[in-house]
Amino acid sequence: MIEAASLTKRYGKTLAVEDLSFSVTPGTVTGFLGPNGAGKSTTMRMILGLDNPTSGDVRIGGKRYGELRHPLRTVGALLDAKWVHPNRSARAHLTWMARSNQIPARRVDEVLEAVGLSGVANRRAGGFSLGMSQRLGLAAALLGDPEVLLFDEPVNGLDPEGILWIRRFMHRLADEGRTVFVSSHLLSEMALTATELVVIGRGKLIAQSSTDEFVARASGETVRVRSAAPDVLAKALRAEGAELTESEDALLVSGMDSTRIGEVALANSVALSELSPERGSLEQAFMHITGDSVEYHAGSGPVMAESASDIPDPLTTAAK
Ligand SMILES: Nc1ncnc2c1ncn2[C@@H]1O[C@H](COP(=O)(O)OP(=O)(O)OP(=O)(O)O)[C@@H](O)[C@H]1O
Repeated sequence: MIEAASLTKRYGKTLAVEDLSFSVTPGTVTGFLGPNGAGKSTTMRMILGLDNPTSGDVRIGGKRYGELRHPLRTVGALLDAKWVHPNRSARAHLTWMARSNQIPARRVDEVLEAVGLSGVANRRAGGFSLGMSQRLGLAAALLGDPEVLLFDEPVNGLDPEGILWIRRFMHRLADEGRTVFVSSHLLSEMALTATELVVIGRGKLIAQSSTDEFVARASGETVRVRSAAPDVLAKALRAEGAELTESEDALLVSGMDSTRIGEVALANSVALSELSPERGSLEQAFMHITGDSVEYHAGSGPVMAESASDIPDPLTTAAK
């Protein structure tokens, strides 16, 4: 559990984070969403005690970071995957971290296995690709088997396979009951990764809600309907107050949910061949809610379909 209360950070004239309150609960992936410069990294640094708030505070399991007896066993973080000493092997890096944090050495092999790096454990980390470096960073975050995990822009620069792997990894960690807090400016990616969202713009809270609610509130829901008698159905739906747009072979209905549309169709003896709610994108939601209060430009990252099922999931061997 992470709880921020009126968290504020000022750098000279810049108010990077302003009166920010939110909570992040265990067992879900919570996305920390906002455009570049919104204050995400600053907030993450304050959670981890790397920066002091100007006012307000943030607690992990009820304690400030500085009060934690075994910080790495409580919270693991991936802020910058490239901070590893380039000449150290992945195993040497993790062994050094484990030793300096009183973590048993056997844990090193467990986390290497969990992130799928066992086969390259003795290679120089300096020669790792970005995807491998990210996995090593995740292994380091998991070393203390922490309940709380923080990831700052973990998919930046990754290829589609790497993005999918990270997404699955996070879901798995949340399914294990951990608190997973992940920042991103890639809204389409967050829509697939996070079930809860904390959305900020210019250092201030814009929304805290489920991803579904956030999108529904901002964009409303459209339902795609196909039938053999579209004219009859369209007339009946309009009579019941729905708004309709026609698209090729289907009707796009807004202002009425799919249950009600089904009832109207039945009452008019129209058989339906499709009745599918279409959710607005997170990009639309964000733009709609923030208006021009933030300078936001949608990220160019691809939205991955869950199609690369042939990618191995090393988490099946994850400890805990
Ligand atoms: N050490 C610092 N000194 C001065 N200003 C800073 C410092 N760190 C961050 N800022 C400013 O605070 C604001 C928030 O920055 P922050 O890096 O937290 O945003 P962000 O949401 O993480 O963005 P990005 O995704 O680009 O990293 C920005 O205006 C930034 O320039």
